[in-house]
Amino acid sequence: MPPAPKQKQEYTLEQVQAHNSEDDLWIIIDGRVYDMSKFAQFHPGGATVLYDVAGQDATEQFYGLHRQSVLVKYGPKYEIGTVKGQTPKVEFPAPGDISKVPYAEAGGFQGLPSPYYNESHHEFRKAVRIFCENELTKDAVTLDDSGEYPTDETWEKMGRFGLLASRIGPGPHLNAFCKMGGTLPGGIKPEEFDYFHEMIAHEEVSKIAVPGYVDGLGSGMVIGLPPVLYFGKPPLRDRVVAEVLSGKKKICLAITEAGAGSDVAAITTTAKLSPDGKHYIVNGTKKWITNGGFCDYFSTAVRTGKGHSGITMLLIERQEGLETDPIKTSYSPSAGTAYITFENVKVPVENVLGKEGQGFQVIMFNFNHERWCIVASVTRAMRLVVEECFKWSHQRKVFNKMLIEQPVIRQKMASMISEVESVHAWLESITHQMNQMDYKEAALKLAGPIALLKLRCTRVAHNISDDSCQIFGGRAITKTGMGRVVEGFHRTYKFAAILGGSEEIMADLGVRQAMRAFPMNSKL
Ligand code: HEM
Repeated sequence: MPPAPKQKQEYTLEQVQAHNSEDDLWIIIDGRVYDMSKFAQFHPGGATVLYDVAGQDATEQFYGLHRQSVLVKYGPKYEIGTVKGQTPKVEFPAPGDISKVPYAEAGGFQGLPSPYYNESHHEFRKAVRIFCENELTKDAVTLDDSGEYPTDETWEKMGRFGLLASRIGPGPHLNAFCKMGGTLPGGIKPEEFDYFHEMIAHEEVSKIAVPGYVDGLGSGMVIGLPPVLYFGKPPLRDRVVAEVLSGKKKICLAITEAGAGSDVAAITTTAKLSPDGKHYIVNGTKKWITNGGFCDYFSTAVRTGKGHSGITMLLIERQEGLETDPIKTSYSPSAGTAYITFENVKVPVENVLGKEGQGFQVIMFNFNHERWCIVASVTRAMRLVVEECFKWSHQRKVFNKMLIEQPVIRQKMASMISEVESVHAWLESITHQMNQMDYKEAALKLAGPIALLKLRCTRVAHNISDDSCQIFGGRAITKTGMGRVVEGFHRTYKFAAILGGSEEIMADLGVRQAMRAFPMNSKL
């Protein structure tokens, strides 16, 4: 939130200049006067730097060293008025505002014509952005630092607002959700909702830019609920989908094991039918399960036989015999990344998702959506990094010039902008194609393009991380302050290059899918 406009006193420059001692210390930042006399001793940057600018205009020094959020937090407490004849120039965006920094938003949202977005997408983005800024962003850094999970209250808020439902995409479940009293952000009707709305929901959550905590806000649900939605038996499906979309229960996807990642067929967790044929008894382990630490439900891949056709998907409820232990990753523990052990866990046969032995198809079917979601989130994160670099290179003075005045920095900016724009344009194009197909057709026809898009996206993320770190220097490796966003991106972008299918698997899958469609009668 920008500081509330102050109806405080006006001071002449001479009056401010008179307060220039250690115990009577005023400064000017962007036409506003701050009394720093009491704060100086507690200033995290030390008192002496403030003594050096006592009674003076310190706008340039301030913006060279602090994020605007510092003024939002402390400004109202120390601001005592404005300077006569000066009007504050620096803008404090209001919640939901679209950035004016070039390339900080998709062109379609910065006034350029776009074939993809209509009024409802603009309304939807604004509503989701305001919700994220007001309800999710303010505690994100603190909770991420302390490693806490998002609270039950936060989940229920996301449920009531329709954010959880929006992140599962278009489909009949939205009607069911709204019939039960749920609403979608921006007053969007279920029948209007398309994959661009869903894409926007992922983008806005990603823009919170606190990677571990943001993952804790439902990345597990985004990939764990679709198998239930598309393959669960109606009574189970309807109950679980309603509980999850309202934020009352949490779900995640449990496939990976210590010895089985991209090679899904190598999983060893077993499910054996009980003698009365009513239950499966599950034994084994799962590793790197996003949100696993706090979930109630686990969409789990188990082995019911040999080979590919011996894999089955089961919905398992948290119960005795199912333990989750935190795994220390480069993310914050807020993501709830877990190691899971199953010891004689009893699962009703009704909880099979799809049919016994068809787990591999369920997993593959689900992967396209997961990969597309990853691309939407990472591309938004990259766009934010571009915005951070653009702002920083205008704020930071080096060799008596703005950083952006150095040709080498402009080269890096050009490279970053063009790479992000190209990935985003392909993402929009694929999203448009998804809107024209049903889930099954999209799974078939877009598996290859989505795999190649994910590969391109995470390769670009590698370059963005590298360039932005060089632009931010020491701040890029500092968790707090100016480089906070760049540091978070740099520390965590590799997750996307590994999760949901590694870059190497994506490359191979993309080309092999294209080979299937290759006309063998086509010759040079
Ligand atoms: C309203 C006035 C100010 C407030 C509320 C304030 C507050 C803060 C806070 C909270 C931090 C640590 C936050 C962070 O990590 O970004 C900080 C750091 C710092 N501040 Fe200030 N500050 C003010 C003005 C100034 C001015 C005018 C100067 C210099 C003339 C200054 C110099 C510094 C320095 C050098 C650091 C350390 C930066 C770093 O570690 O990179 N501050 N300040």
